[in-house]
Amino acid sequence: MKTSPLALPTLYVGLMSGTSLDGIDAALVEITPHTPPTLIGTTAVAMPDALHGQLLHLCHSSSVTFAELAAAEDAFCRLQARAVNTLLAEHGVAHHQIAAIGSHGQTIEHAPEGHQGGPRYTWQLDNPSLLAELTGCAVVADFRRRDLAAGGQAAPLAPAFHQALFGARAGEQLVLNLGGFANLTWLSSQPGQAVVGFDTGPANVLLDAWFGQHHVGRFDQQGAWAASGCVDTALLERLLQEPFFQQPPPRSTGRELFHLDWLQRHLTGHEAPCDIQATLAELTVASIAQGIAQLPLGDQKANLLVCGGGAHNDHLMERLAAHLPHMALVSPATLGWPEDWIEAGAFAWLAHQRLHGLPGNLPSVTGASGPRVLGGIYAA
Ligand SMILES: Nc1ncnc2c1ncn2[C@@H]1O[C@H](COP(=O)(O)OP(=O)(O)OP(=O)(O)O)[C@@H](O)[C@H]1O
Ligand SMILES: CC(=O)N[C@H]1[C@@H]2OC[C@@H](O2)[C@@H](O)[C@@H]1O[C@H](C)C(=O)O
Repeated sequence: MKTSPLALPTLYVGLMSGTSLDGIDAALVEITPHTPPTLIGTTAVAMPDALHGQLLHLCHSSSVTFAELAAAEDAFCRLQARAVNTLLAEHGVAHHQIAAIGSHGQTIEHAPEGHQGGPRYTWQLDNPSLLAELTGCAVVADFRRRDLAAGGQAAPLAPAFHQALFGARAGEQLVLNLGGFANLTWLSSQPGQAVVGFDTGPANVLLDAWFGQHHVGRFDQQGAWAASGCVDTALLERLLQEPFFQQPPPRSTGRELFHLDWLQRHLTGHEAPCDIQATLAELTVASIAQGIAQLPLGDQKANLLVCGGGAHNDHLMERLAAHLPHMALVSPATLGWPEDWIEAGAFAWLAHQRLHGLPGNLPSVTGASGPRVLGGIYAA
């Protein structure tokens, strides 16, 4: 392992638990000056059913007690520590070889425009102090709120990492994350052109929720159930009327807007459940295609690097290809970063940025009034 000029170790751990609540992804990443970050190893820890239920309750309930918050945060933090300790043991890396863990935490609520006239906020459940105790590593956490304080959306943050990973490649690059929500990054090949990035809308969050209403299991394997249904075009049109889909960037969203009740409000009661699943898949790809159509692409045949769990959903990928006939859907694994690890990698990179006093946000993406060093450091 190399040593940086600041004599910090060059290894970082990124921890991401996304809006799908499917588990904790931990990525061991080497970051040295002048080369894109390298993925060294990975571990995923599935979200136990009990914690999944606790977190869903926090996300969607209007009456939550401090004791419930503390219990979920404690269980979440211990799961994160398990992910880190497993990752390091599997790769024979000692805790002192880690410069820092970058911990995203668990988004519980995201209201960058405020809620009913109240203050703007974004809320990630996290306990970096306990994580530092349980792992023996320094932790960098609370990445979003400085961007929010500077007037930004606090999301998406990954476009800056996409730039660090893929920005030096020839030609323009388009990156799509198909997580609970979907977000796009456009890296122009024109010098001086700022990075464009924004959330396009819901992806797996509604597919998982509707699937869970009708089946046992957390998600629709390969999108088989959606593929068995027919798109209800009238329902799709009603769903696409949601003002978020017409909003220009900067924009970000979350479970506060797109949830089962939102879906139910648009149903007539006569739709077949599998047709609703097919329509939700179509909503995901139609809103992504709409987002791509807004980009000033120089090359209409650009590759689209698709990451996130939705890349494993064959039906979603087929529908995406059908909406984007001129684009090639490419796995970022071909560039050394398999689709499931880019978001965890982003938080390793953001921890590196924090330790080196470098900005983590892109004002052109989040709308913040300037570049900011993101996150707070919790010493080992
Ligand atoms: N084999 C598969 N078939 C269908 N869907 C899949 C498959 N594997 C993963 N998924 C989907 O991917 C989701 C997890 O994706 P991912 O981990 O990228 O989301 P996330 O990181 O939680 O979300 P976000 O990026 O919004 O924070 C699962 O909830 C599921 O819907
Ligand atoms: C508030 C929040 O947690 N947002 C997530 C979510 O999941 C995808 C999309 O919505 C993106 O905006 C963001 O996550 C990634 C890591 C980001 O900030 O780029």
